[in-house]
Amino acid sequence: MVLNPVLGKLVSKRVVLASASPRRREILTNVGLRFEVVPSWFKETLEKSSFTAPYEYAVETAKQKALEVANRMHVKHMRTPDVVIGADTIVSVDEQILEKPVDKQDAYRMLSRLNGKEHSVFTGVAIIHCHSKDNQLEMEITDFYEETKVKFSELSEELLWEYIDSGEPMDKAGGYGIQALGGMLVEYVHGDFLNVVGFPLNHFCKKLAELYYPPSKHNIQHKKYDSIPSVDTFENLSDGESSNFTEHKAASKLDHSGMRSSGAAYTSGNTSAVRTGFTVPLENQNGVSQSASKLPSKILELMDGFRASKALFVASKLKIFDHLKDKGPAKAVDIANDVGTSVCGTERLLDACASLGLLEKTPQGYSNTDSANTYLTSDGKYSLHGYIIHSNDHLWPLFTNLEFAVKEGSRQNHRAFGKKADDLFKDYYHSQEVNQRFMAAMHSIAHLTARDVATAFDLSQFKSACDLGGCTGALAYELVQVYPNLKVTVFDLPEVIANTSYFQPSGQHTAPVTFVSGDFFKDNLPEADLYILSRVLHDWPDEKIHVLLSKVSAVCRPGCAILLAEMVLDDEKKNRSTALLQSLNMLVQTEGKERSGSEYQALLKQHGFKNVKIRITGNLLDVILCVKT
Ligand SMILES: Cc1cn([C@H]2C[C@H](O)[C@@H](COP(=O)(O)OP(=O)(O)OP(=O)(O)O)O2)c(=O)[nH]c1=O
Repeated sequence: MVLNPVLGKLVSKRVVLASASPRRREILTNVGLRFEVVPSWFKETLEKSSFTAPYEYAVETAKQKALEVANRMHVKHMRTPDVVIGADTIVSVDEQILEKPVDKQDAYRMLSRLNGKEHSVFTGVAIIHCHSKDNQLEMEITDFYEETKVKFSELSEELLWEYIDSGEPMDKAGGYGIQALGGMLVEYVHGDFLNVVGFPLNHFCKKLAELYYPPSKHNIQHKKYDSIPSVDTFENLSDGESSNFTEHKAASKLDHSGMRSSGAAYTSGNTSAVRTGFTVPLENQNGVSQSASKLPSKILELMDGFRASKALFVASKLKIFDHLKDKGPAKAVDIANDVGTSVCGTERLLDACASLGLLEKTPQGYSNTDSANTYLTSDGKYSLHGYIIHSNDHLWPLFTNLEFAVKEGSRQNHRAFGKKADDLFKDYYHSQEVNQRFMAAMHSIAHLTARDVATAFDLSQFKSACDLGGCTGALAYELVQVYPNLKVTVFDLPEVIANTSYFQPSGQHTAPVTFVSGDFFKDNLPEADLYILSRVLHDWPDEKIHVLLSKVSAVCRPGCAILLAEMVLDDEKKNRSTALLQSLNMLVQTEGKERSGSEYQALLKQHGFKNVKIRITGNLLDVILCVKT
């Protein structure tokens, strides 16, 4: 029996579940769906750093799993399936993607990261409708994702290991199974529980409803051009409505921009609204009905991007996240009074921040989300406050001149700040305030990336390191923690070294880090086994890099090494939008750029650094190591 008329649409079709997951099979069997299971052979090895958001990775993997099965079944002359369903579940914490653990240590690493915190579980789903025409396989792909927030209690080491020893974590994303023993670890779940178990059944049914029951003309005729026909429930749909998939399939192809836009799904907090993937009839000025394809959601999101950035910047500047850390939950009127802003403006800003997932809004008032507490308050270890203020005060004015930068091919400091600095960093050092702001920004990013940079390679063979342009010493302190036998010299301009004391960590690890002032283009470099250049080469054009690398090469003895930390672009420069946007960022303010792995290899090779190893860390900085032979 099929209770749901939407699933009833699949009864006469050959449906294939492209998944080996027993949980997915169970969820779909329980609602009466009849299907075959053909596990996908697609290896889950897509480059995570090439996706701007974790859910994009899950959706793409789900799609590739389903495509592999659809193609294989077609090629093998088995009867081509009508519908192939693929899914991929991932756990995301602190912008990192966790999949299934490879061993117990890996499970421990994952569970420790989730311990006491909220994380997101994303399941990406792809529904492929297949048609065989002249022995050619034609496919219509619909994809979407669902997000569920899960919070773990504070768990003891003993409990974690007991859970790992149960064997349950091994075949599950994030190393836990909420449906069994893992349920004991969980404090709360916001969103679809089945989504965590591996399949967002509710969203799947809504998506089928969109595909098989698109909005009737009557429903949409009165809507304005920019309205979004939505399917919020599927329960009241009946088989009596005349529609079927093939009549409407055209709309799930390309939108006007050429971006494939089928099945875009928006999930915010616990409520999800689904945008239809179908052609919406509209009336033009002459009252003649015409067709417009589905809203170009990606483009609309990009058009809004600057508003969202600015809302974050202003909330950070007003220190709203600091305020809520101490006093939340709080009402808009109280926050406005304390911060000294208008009530109506503050309320809108707070609502926008809540809708962006930066704040939580409850009847008690506004409070910080876990990630706002970690990253947006100004005093946390991983605070990005410094970089956000730098983005608002320095990068924003530069980016408003991007058009000139592109036309002229050069930086725009003179237009943004009314003066032309001969030297890139002179801009920062003309005032103590700007200098400290810049250092705080660099400190934020260095802190966030330091552990991944320090551990990308085993550096235990080196006894001394020199971090050229090491700024506040954030990476240096991380290195001496990871490698207790290492001594690190931070070498930077006198204006920087003069201000480093503010950023010193308290504790016993300060001794192996020393600060030396100098200009790495002009002065002698301190002696070391390992020379580090983190976010330095991207500031400069090739000619200047050659000056610097030849100096490093001259003092680098055989057996010594150079370590670069940069965003490494893929060789075709097409995949990693964070890095490609960073390259635009370098255009507006420097003479440098982001480079690909082979470009760095070529630069290093010219200075005797061969056998270059590159690690893509998944963090903001990747690492390149080369030992001099
Ligand atoms: C977080 C969580 C995940 N999981 C499971 C769901 C998925 O089966 C698995 C994530 O791995 P997936 O790669 O999504 O799926 P799979 O390898 O099991 O199957 P296939 O690749 O063939 O589709 O983790 C749970 O069962 N419970 C949980 O609480």
